[in-house]
This record gives sequence, C-alpha cells and structure tokens, in this order.
Amino acid sequence: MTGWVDLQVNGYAGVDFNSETLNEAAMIRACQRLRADGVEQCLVTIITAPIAAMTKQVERIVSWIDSQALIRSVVAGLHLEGPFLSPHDGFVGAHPKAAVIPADLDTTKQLLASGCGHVRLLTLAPECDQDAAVTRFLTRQGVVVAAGHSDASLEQLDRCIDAGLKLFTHLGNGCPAVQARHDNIIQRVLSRSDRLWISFIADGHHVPLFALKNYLACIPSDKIIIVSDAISAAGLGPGSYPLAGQTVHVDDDGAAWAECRTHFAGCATPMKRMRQILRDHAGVNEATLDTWMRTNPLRLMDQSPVSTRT
Ligand SMILES: CC(=O)N[C@@H]1[C@@H](O)[C@H](O)[C@@H](COP(=O)(O)O)O[C@@H]1O
Repeated sequence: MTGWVDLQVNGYAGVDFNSETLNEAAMIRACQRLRADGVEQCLVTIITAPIAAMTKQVERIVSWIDSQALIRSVVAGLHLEGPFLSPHDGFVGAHPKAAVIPADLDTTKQLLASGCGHVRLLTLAPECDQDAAVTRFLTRQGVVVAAGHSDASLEQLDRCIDAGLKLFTHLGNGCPAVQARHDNIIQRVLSRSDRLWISFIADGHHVPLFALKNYLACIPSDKIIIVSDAISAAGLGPGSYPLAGQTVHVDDDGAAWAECRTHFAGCATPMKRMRQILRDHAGVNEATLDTWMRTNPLRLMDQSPVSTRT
C-alpha cells in the first residue's frame, strides 16, 4: 500500500462523521470511497461539541473500528479537534463557541476513556492549557498533541512544545482574517517550524496559493503535512451539506462556507485533488508530495505507537 495518510477527516462522500445519526453502513461507504480516492489511512476527526456528545460519538466510531475490518484498516484512529480551543471570534472558527472549554485533566481523561486507545491526536489552544498540564498528560499517554484555533504567545507555544506539543493544525486557518502585521499566530508558529510539524489545507481556498507557496518554501520539508479537513461534501459538487448539525454551503468554485459566510467550515476537496493543485499550481514534485502526504504524517503518528497507548 502506498496511499496517502490524512490526519483530518470530518466526513466524506455524503457521510458526516460528526452526525448523531452516523451508522456503520455509512461509515463503510465513506471508507470505501476514501480508499478508492487514494487515502490509505485517516484519522476520523470529531470537532468540538458538548462533552457527552463528543464521548458518545467517539464510542460509536470506536466500536466499528474494533468490529469491522475495512473501517479498522482505513481509520487509524481519532483526531479530537477541540473542545479546548480559543473561544474568541476568528480563532474559534467553525467550532460552536458555547461548547469550547478550558483544558482540564478530568475532561481529557473522560475523552481518552471513550476512545479506548484509539484517540491518536488532539488539537488544543496552548493558551487554554494552563501550565501545559493537559499537553504533558496526553504526551505521556502516547497521544500526539497539536496546537490550533489558538492565539498562543511565543511563551505559551514554547511551554507546550517543551511539554510535548508536536504539530500546529491547519496554519492560516482558525484565526481572524485581520491580525497584527508582525506579532500574529502565523508568524509565531513559523518561527518555531524547526520544532513543530505544521499542517495545511491545500484546497486553494483555505490559504490562497501564493501565500501557501510562501509558507511551504520557508518550512523544512520534513515538517510539512497536508490534511484535507474533508467534510461530507468531499468528492461531491456544489450544494448544501451537513457538518455536526450545521449546514455548509459549497460554492461553484468548491469553497465550503459556514452559513454566516464569515469563515470556512471544513473542506470539499479530496486529497487527490489537493495533490493535483500542489503539483500543477504550486510546482511541488511527486517525491515531495509523498513526503507531505504520507511519510510525514506517518512519522508524526509514530510518536504515538499503538502499543504504548492505554
Ligand atoms: C471541520 C471544520 O469545521 N473545519 C473548519 C475549517 O475549515 C476552517 O478553516 C476553520 C476556521 O475558519 P477560517 O479558516 O475561515 O478561519 O474552522 C474549522 O476548523
């Protein structure tokens, strides 16, 4: 197998992984489509919701990973994006503000318990993780910690990096459109690209290609990871699609907008199209694409070997 490894998939081909009505047959269909579209493995991503709803959704998906061979071979685990994110406008992005909470160990343990060892990655805002306690705990449990939806200062970023933080989730998104010209989260994270993997959504909408090329040129190649952030619209055309109880509008150009149109809400572009975009419009060669879409995500996930997780 030489397919791509996508660390952020919220849904695919008409199936919303965050829906309360998700069932096993739909999950199998989505896995078949992911495979057919070149994705060997992915992390199913559960976004911020009230804790009881998150744990219930995690439990449901974990039961299928444990019992169904195709799901187990495609779904390498879960990525929890939230609930410990910045609640501030712009940073919170498409996550429901009311369900965002400060990081705490009890909630973290509850989330991990519901995952029965399948939670591989958790995205949090370092400024919401006092003394980096949750980052340190998760790292010791073998869960990769990412920063994202965050306005962390350099000090807060460094404190979490020292405690085990490994990744920054979809740089250039989950932050306000207008920010300080120099001291902003994008520049702070770029200044730490020797110590962090950094993921990007390469659909050409989340980050305009000219800016994406600048980012990709200034980060060491072994630190770059491409994620799809796919939602149920991925692989389908323009229209309205569900995401965790929200309605997302996909325009003719493929951009996926929240109803208010102030921010994106996931992505309708599959990995195979991102690969074409990066190759044909950003001049990235095939070997480098393999590094960013397979080797690097696998290396990052090796930081969370299944055998060491409890
Ligand atoms: C699954 C999902 O909801 N993903 C969206 C992402 O697509 C969007 O980019 C970000 C903020 O929006 P912004 O990019 O407009 O800041 O919020 C969420 O993470």
